[in-house]
Amino acid sequence: MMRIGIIARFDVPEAVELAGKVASFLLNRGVELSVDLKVAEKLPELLEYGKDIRDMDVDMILTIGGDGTILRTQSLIEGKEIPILGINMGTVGFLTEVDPENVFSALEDVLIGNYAVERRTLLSVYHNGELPSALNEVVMMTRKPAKMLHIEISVDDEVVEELRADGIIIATPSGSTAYSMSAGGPIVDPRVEAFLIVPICPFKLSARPLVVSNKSVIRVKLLRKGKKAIAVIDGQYEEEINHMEEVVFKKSDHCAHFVRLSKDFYRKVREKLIEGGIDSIKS
Ligand SMILES: NC(=O)c1ccc[n+]([C@@H]2O[C@H](COP(=O)([O-])OP(=O)(O)OC[C@H]3O[C@@H](n4cnc5c(N)ncnc54)[C@H](O)[C@@H]3O)[C@@H](O)[C@H]2O)c1
Ligand SMILES: Nc1ncnc2c1ncn2[C@@H]1O[C@H](COP(=O)(O)OP(=O)(O)OP(=O)(O)O)[C@@H](O)[C@H]1O
Repeated sequence: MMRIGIIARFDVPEAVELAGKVASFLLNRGVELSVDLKVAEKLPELLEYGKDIRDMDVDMILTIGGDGTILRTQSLIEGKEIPILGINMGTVGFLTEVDPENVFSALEDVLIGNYAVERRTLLSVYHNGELPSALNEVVMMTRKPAKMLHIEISVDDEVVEELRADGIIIATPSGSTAYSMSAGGPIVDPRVEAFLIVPICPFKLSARPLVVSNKSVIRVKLLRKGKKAIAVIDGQYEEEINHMEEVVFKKSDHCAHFVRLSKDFYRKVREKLIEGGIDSIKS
């Protein structure tokens, strides 16, 4: 019997409503169900299936929300390597796979095993011990807006650059279509074994985005003249970085896993970033 978890934007009524419909569909198909406690609390008929996301022991997780819901879910299941099927109830949903109107035909495919699982590289982050891994990126920036960081960037213990900037982004190929892209970084095919180092508004004409091997160890150090900074992981977790402290980045031993039914990467880039853009973003 297939075991499936359901996680949704519990603060969005439409997402909670769809979670209820998906849950009853799956129960009728004999699926062993777990439902995020925060969602189950909104749907009394599902209370008996309520479970903390961290305790879910399932073969697949359905997320009902946007990219942030996926990013938050991935950070909570880190290391378990549970495939995620993203159902888009967000504004962009670049990481999602299914639109709400196609959810039940997609679940029919899932229940007969008609899907693939795509592995995505995660970025491990170390600062006074290991922090949550990143699926998209880690952004280091000043805690105070409109101030500059003074940082030193090293790759495999070789100093690459010293610069002053609003911040620095260390991104995975998955995150190359997110903040990194907005900061001028390249879009990187998720199959490329690379990481991106992208400065945010560098105060240095020659500073450019860098593509490095994902087998490298990247170090970013706050120099003595720097300000207090924060490191933000996938927009979900933040940590304060103090003067002369260093944040170390390298490829994680774990991967994120995504259920893929049909959409390919370049079709998403066209639909959501080129043809789509702000006009197509749902209000
Ligand atoms: N200027 C920017 O482009 C900017 C600024 C801050 C954060 N972000 C991104 O937001 C992410 C957090 O997402 P959220 O939904 O919690 O924050 P959010 O609600 O602020 O949305 C950020 C936007 O980035 C999009 N996004 C997230 N991951 C993406 C990806 N891998 N490819 C393409 N688009 C993606 C989301 O769909 C959303 O529209 C961060 O990981 C960062 O990449 C982007
Ligand atoms: N299940 C959840 N519980 C609490 N907070 C959540 C949950 N899912 C998402 N969030 C928060 O809401 C924010 C936005 O969520 P999400 O990205 O899913 O919606 P969106 O921004 O409308 O969609 P998109 O990211 O596709 O544009 C996320 O950054 C995350 O911090």
